[in-house]
Amino acid sequence: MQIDLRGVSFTYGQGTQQEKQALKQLDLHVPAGALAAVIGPTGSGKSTLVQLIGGLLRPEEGIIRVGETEVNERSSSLSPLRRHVGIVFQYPEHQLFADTVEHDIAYGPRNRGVPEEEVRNRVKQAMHWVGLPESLSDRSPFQLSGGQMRRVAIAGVLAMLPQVLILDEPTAGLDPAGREALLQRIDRLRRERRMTVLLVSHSMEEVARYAERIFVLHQGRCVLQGSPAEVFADEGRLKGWGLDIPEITALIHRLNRKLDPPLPLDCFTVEALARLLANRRGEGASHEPVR
Ligand SMILES: Nc1ncnc2c1ncn2[C@@H]1O[C@H](COP(=O)(O)OP(=O)(O)OP(=O)(O)O)[C@@H](O)[C@H]1O
Repeated sequence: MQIDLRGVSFTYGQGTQQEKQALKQLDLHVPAGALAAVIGPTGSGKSTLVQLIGGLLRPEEGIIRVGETEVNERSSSLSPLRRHVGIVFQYPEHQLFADTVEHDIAYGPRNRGVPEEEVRNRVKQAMHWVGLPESLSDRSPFQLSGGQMRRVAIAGVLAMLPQVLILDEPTAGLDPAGREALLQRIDRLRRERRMTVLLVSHSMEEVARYAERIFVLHQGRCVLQGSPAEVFADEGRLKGWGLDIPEITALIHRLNRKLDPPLPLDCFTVEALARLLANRRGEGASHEPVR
């Protein structure tokens, strides 16, 4: 399902002394089945955007479309959006509550009246998707490791079979191997289920590697968007908004001061960069030593 926002604004505490406009006339389009990322400094409006798309906040103006479902400031209910959109909030394991892993994952579908046999199938399926062995079904989620607890929480969202998945800092607090494993699984699942994924992250490495399109928010506006290579080419403006670029992109920018023709920027792993340089040497395009 596609996500489409046209001219969306949102203000907290409207008409009060604490009034704060968090989003201003935001346009954003994510095609069905794509993985897009939202980046931006603290307070730029990322969480507000997540809650608007997930049907937890009502837009003050503009239109939010998820698939064929459309809401605007006059919509009587936001729940149609909630049916399609699953949100994994930061540190989702803090919201675990049930006595067993199985009960926790089953809670959402059961609550929605999904027949019992289907609930059990969905729990199994969701555990498989996040890489949790079935043997953990009857364990208390609170006896698991931090990484496993997070997987239980994510499985609970996936068991609702969302067509759109929003991940708000999904890897915060995980070690590098855990971060990589989680994002790889989500990406694989997205391709299998043709799920649309919106990733909110402070890690430029993550968004560069996984997102097809990046939206940069600053003070409630989308100030830049494009492929990772396009967005991270604009190092100067990103720095001005207090945002970094991936380390590998910074290295390529430095190399490019010495290389002609320059290396392309759509290279986000050390392995890919090593391949690029090796090919370059093979082609004999540049033999300049890099110091
Ligand atoms: N409940 C609220 N009441 C009043 N103002 C709020 C509320 N929530 C957020 N804001 C304000 O709205 C603006 C956008 O906040 P938001 O949380 O969407 O930003 P963010 O990009 O997610 O920030 P962070 O990276 O710190 O999570 C900020 O100025 C923030 O102070």
